[in-house]
Amino acid sequence: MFATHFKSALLRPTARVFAQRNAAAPATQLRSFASISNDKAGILNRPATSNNGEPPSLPGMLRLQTGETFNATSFGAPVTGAPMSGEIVFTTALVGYPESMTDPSYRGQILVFTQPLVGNYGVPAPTKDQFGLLEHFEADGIQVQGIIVNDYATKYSHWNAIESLGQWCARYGVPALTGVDTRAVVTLLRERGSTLAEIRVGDEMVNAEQHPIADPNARNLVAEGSTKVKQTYNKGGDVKVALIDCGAKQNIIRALAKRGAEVVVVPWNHDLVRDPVKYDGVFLSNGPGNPEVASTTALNLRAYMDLPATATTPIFGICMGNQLMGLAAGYKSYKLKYGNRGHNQPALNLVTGKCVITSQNHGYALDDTVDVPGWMPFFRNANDGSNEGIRHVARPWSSVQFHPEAMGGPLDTDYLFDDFLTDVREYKAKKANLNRAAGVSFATLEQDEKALPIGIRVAA
Ligand SMILES: NC(=O)CC[C@H](N)C(=O)O
Repeated sequence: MFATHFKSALLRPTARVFAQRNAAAPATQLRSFASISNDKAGILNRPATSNNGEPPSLPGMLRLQTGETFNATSFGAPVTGAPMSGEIVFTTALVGYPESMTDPSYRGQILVFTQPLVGNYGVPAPTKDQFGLLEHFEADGIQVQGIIVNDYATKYSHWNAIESLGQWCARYGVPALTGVDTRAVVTLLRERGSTLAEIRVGDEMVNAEQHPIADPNARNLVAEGSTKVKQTYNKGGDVKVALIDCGAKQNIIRALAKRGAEVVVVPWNHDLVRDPVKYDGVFLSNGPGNPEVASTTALNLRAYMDLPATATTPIFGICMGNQLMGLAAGYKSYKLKYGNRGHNQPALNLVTGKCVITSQNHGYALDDTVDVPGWMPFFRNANDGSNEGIRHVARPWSSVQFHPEAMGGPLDTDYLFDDFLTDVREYKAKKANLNRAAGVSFATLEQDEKALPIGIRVAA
């Protein structure tokens, strides 16, 4: 089962109500009924199926830093003034381009889709849910530098599509190339490993001189993608979770908020130790680039974990969150040859021996071949053997390299959010009970919690 907007089209209750109420209404009225306050571009009333108003089809070229070039046709933003460069990566996901392209973890990257036909279901409207989170996108605006496809679908059709993939790319100034032999590109990347590349659009640019390509991973992409100020979602939730935003996907915030938690999103370099707010749990988000560049987050986390008063607060992390948890614990990170990106990556739970199918998007990993006292590997990738998570042996601290929130991808590991929040609620109740008993100090609480079994439970 995939958490794409295909699925939400079938299952979302609002979609069903919407369809019932408007059974006899023409298509354009349906979209205006769904009208959204933030329809600034007036895109809702465009026809649902169209190839009119597409950006111009211009000659384009993909150039890898290793020298190979691929002639193509541009169907996105006509960026004829300068090449658009980035680290070129590929995803094997079959669906979910609106979600992937807005995932902040893809910042600085040119994304190649191995699925040949892309664009056939268009792009949905930026509707928001009851928490004010985007329903079909993972952040405001497109986050990838550019996209490469083999066969762009010039006609699209979907009940909630409001524009084509090409039009959407053009609105955000993002170049897109079609007609590329993506199998050849992926073969090169798999043999040589990750490389830099650029997209060139227009005759002049295609023939322009070549320059070295700057590596986006040298920048602090986490700082670029993170919120600058605290933001609260689901205010008044029964437990308060600090979400350290390294470039968080909207669906991670929603996964916590819809389970009842108040989510306080804080910047990547937020000092939790000095924060006067006392949180019942801490969550480390996904994020772009090299985790070592965000070492401030890992150092802040280490200080928080070392503090007696907070040493038993449940902590959980996803993807970049796993890498930062690992750095805080004492593991080292390294760059994978070409990363794991797709919706069918098998991860073996090392506690239960069960294999789960996971959504992934990462280029770095933790080296768990060197033991770190007090910690153990949690999951392992059944394809390449790379680390897929770590956990503390006694405290409720763990993290996973894959994406339990999916969007898109399989929902096998959604239960990890339930487990985290069960820990958070137990911790909060225990803290309250102990604090009510006269003379019980935080030190006693810590002693007591050390005896607890490991916080994270496994699926039945
Ligand atoms: N999705 C993520 O959080 C990615 C983490 C990190 N940027 C990597 O590529 O490994």
